Amino acid sequence: MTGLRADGLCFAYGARKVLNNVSFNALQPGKLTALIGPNAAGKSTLFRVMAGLLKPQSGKTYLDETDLDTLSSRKRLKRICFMPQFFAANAALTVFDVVMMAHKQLEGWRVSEEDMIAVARALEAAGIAHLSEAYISDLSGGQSQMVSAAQALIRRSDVYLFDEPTSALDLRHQISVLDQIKTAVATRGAVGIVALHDLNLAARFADHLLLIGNGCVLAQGAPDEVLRSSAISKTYGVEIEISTGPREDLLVHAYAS
Ligand SMILES: Nc1ncnc2c1ncn2[C@@H]1O[C@H](COP(=O)(O)OP(=O)(O)OP(=O)(O)O)[C@@H](O)[C@H]1O
Repeated sequence: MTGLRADGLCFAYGARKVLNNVSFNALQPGKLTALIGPNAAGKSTLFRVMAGLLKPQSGKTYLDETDLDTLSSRKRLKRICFMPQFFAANAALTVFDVVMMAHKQLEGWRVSEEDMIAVARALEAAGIAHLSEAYISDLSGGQSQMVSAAQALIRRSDVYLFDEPTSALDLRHQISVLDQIKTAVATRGAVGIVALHDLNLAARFADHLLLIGNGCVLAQGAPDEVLRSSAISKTYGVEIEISTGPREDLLVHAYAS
């Protein structure tokens, strides 16, 4: 695979222009990109456009050399796995049921012994086996988010798009979910993009950063490069300083400017 790239994506909700000519170079298979940018920058909209849920007014997304708009919605759904920011959770279904539904989504509904084992393993790997029989309506916000991540990761796709998968999680679970995502992307040779507000998590887990502001790509590249660019402070409207932590990791310090 040569990766996922966007070329000139423009999208507006009615008269409200949200994506203004978004282009980025091929994001590599096996690597995790953090999509960063302030509130309302257009991150979720960009995900929905790439997942095929919104049709851009112009521009294209390519996976390898395939224009994603030429795929049937079923094929696109199979190749691109999108975990949205919000999760509807008022059905009378258990955690096991909804992860099974994600697993079988594109394969028909006959459930085999192997499917049962696959779901049990996915819940184990996500650290939520103890919630297997819980109703999704009874979960906390953080637990729902872990279930959502398990639903995405049980699927085998070429591209994984995670919209703020850690926004409701405590520190331990933020690290655990991002570790699972990074490992899945690397071992499956998939393209991974994760929208994050926490720049320290982005610096720690991402191989690549894509900064957007006002619907435009303002910087992209290695975390060190992007985090030290002047575009970061300008885009977020705060002063940002970068230092190196005790484990040689980048630490991001933000101050009101
Ligand atoms: N369905 C919609 N109809 C109209 N406007 C929308 C709709 N969804 C989003 N918008 C607008 O598009 C802009 C970008 O929203 P989007 O959710 O893509 O941003 P974001 O970068 O994901 O934000 P956040 O970090 O706050 O989640 C915002 O101004 C928002 O109000």
